[in-house]
Amino acid sequence: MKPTIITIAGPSASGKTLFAQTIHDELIEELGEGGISIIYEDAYYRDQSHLSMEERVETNYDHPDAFEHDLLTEHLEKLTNNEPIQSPVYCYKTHTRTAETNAFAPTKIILVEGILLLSNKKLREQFDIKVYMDTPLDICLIRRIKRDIVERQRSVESVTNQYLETVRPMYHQYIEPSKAWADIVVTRGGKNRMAIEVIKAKIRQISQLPPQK
Ligand SMILES: Nc1ncnc2c1ncn2[C@@H]1O[C@H](COP(=O)(O)OP(=O)(O)O)[C@@H](O)[C@H]1O
Ligand SMILES: O=c1ccn([C@@H]2O[C@H](COP(=O)(O)O)[C@@H](O)[C@H]2O)c(=O)[nH]1
Repeated sequence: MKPTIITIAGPSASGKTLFAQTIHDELIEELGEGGISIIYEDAYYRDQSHLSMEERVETNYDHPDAFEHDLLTEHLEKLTNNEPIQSPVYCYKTHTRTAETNAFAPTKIILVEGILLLSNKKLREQFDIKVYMDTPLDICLIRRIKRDIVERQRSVESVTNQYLETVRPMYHQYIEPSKAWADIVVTRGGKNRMAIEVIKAKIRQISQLPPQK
């Protein structure tokens, strides 16, 4: 059976990871091994090992050119043909790829999450279901400050400077317009229980599992 690819796109800190992880964790037992997995667009940030740290800090990480979308397209094509891939591993602290790769086997359901997935035509054509997380940008900023300080070793100043310089302008230029391609728009963030249940019910139907009572 050909895998079903579900994309979860939307602004940084809108709740994409939490949403995808919750769906994955709540279905993994029912779907079993080979049932469901997650691919992160962030893993496909370009390798910057040839640049100095000062140069890496200057990169616009919210522009489509920051990603190797062609490699992600190629990998999704392979997975669709039930072939395994070696996914890159990205480090937010060093702003580049690590030496390792992750072996990734095709699963029946593949969730792909990231900020610019709906802005790329070739990627869009590979998605069977397109979800957009429409969390207000001020809420995203508050959540990003809290998350990046704890999880990505950032300061309030670095997060807010980056927000003004690239995150907000690129949101208006690329991310918000890409919402028009979505099949389902989710409000409020990664804890929207009804939205989680709707996607889970669709996945159960695709996977031919009995609907939950
Ligand atoms: N509905 C919500 N209520 C409270 N916190 C949330 C909600 N959705 C997401 N978060 C939190 O906001 C932060 C950013 O969410 P995350 O899933 O990492 O966003 P993204 O993957 O879109 O960048 C995380 O700390 C997450 O736990
Ligand atoms: O080296 C990096 C790479 C990315 N970023 C920021 O990450 C977000 C995308 O990740 P989310 O998990 O969706 O928040 C993007 O807005 C980049 O600005 C970074 O700061 N440094």
